[in-house]
Amino acid sequence: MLQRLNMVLMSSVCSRRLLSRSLSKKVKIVEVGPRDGLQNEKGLVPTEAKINFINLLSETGLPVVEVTSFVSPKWVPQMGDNASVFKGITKYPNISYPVLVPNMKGLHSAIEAGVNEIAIFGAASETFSLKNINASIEESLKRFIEVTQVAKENNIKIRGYVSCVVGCPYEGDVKPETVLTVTEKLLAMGCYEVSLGDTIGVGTPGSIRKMLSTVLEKVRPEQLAIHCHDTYGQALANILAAIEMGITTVDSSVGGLGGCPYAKGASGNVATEDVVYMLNGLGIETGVDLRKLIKAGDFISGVLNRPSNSKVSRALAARL
Ligand SMILES: CC(C)(COP(=O)([O-])OP(=O)([O-])OC[C@H]1O[C@@H](n2cnc3c(N)ncnc32)[C@H](O)[C@@H]1OP(=O)([O-])[O-])[C@@H](O)C(=O)NCCC(=O)NCCSC(=O)C[C@@](C)(O)CC(=O)[O-]
Repeated sequence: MLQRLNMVLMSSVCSRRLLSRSLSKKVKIVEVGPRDGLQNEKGLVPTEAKINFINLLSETGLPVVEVTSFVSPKWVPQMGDNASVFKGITKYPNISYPVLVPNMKGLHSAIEAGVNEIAIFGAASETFSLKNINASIEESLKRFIEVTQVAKENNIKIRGYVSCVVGCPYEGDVKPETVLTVTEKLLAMGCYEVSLGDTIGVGTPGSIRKMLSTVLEKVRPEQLAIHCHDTYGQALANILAAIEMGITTVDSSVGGLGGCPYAKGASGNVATEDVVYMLNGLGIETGVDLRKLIKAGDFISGVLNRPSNSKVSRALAARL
C-alpha cells in the first residue's frame, strides 16, 4: 500500500516537473524544403527554380537550409541536379547548407561540389532501410563509418538522421530501443546532431514522448532534432511535446512540402511557417522572419502550381 502511494506521489512529481520545466527560449529550425520537400515531386522542378527558392530561404533568417541529396539519380531523379543546385546558390556565411549523402560515391561528389556539411541517413526499421538505401541497418552503419571518416578528414560537419522512429510503413510500431541504438552509433561516428524522423507522420505526443524518454536516457537533448511529417495532423503537437522534453532543434519544410519516395502515403513535413507561428506564440526565438518565409513558400507553391499546405500562410493570405 505504502509502496503504491509512493509510486503515485512520484509520478505526480514527475508530471509536475515535466509541466513546469521551462521551455527553451530559443529553437533552431532546420529547413528541409529544398531536399525533403522536393525529392518526392513527380515532375522535375527546374534547377533555376530550386536555386531561387533556396536564395529566398537564405534571406529569412533560417540558420540551416538543407539543399539537396547526392544520392543515385536512378533512385531519386528529382535530386539529379544536386551539384548544379549546390554550386548555383548564394551562400551566406552564417547559414549551413547540408546535403544528404548515402555512401562514398555521394561523398566524393559532394566534396567535388564544395559541400562543407553532410547528412547521413539511417533508419530504425530493417525493411525501410532496405527499401530506402538498399542496405540493412547494420550494412548502412558500416557504410557510414567510412563516409564519416573521410568527411572528418575533409573538415566536413556531419549530421545524422534516423527514420521511422515511431512507426514504419512496412513493419508498424518501432521499438524506442532500436532508435536509441542507431542514434548512439551515429553520434559515436561523429555526427554533431541526430534528427529523429517520424517519416510517415504516425506519431502522437504519446508515442513521441515514449520514444524520446528512452533516447534521452543516454543522449543529451542538444544532440537531437525532431523531424515530423504531418500525415495525421499531429506534427505541431509532437514538436511541442519534444520541445517540452528539452529538444531545441526542429526540422520543417516551407509550405509543408515533402515526403519520402520510399514511404508510400506519407505526406509532407510540418510547414515551417506553422512552426514559426507556434514558436512566436510561445515566446520562443527562432530568428526567422515569418513574412519572408511566406514569400519563399509562395514562390515555390507558384512553381509547383498548387496552394501551400501551410495553414498559417493560407490564413494570413485570406486576411489580405
Ligand atoms: C544508396 C543507394 C545509392 C544504393 O543504391 P544501389 O543500387 O544499391 O547502389 P550501388 O552501389 O549498387 O550502385 C548502383 C548504381 O548507382 C550508382 N550510385 C550509387 N551511389 C550513387 C550516388 N551516391 N550518387 C550517384 N550515383 C550513385 C552507381 O554508380 C551505380 O551506377 P551504374 O554503374 O549502375 O551506372 C540508393 O539506394 C539511393 O540513392 N538511395 C537514396 C534514397 C533517398 O534519397 N531517399 C530519400 C531520402 S531519406 C528521407 O527522405 C528520410 C529523411 C532523411 O527525410 C528523414 C525522415 O523523414 O525519416
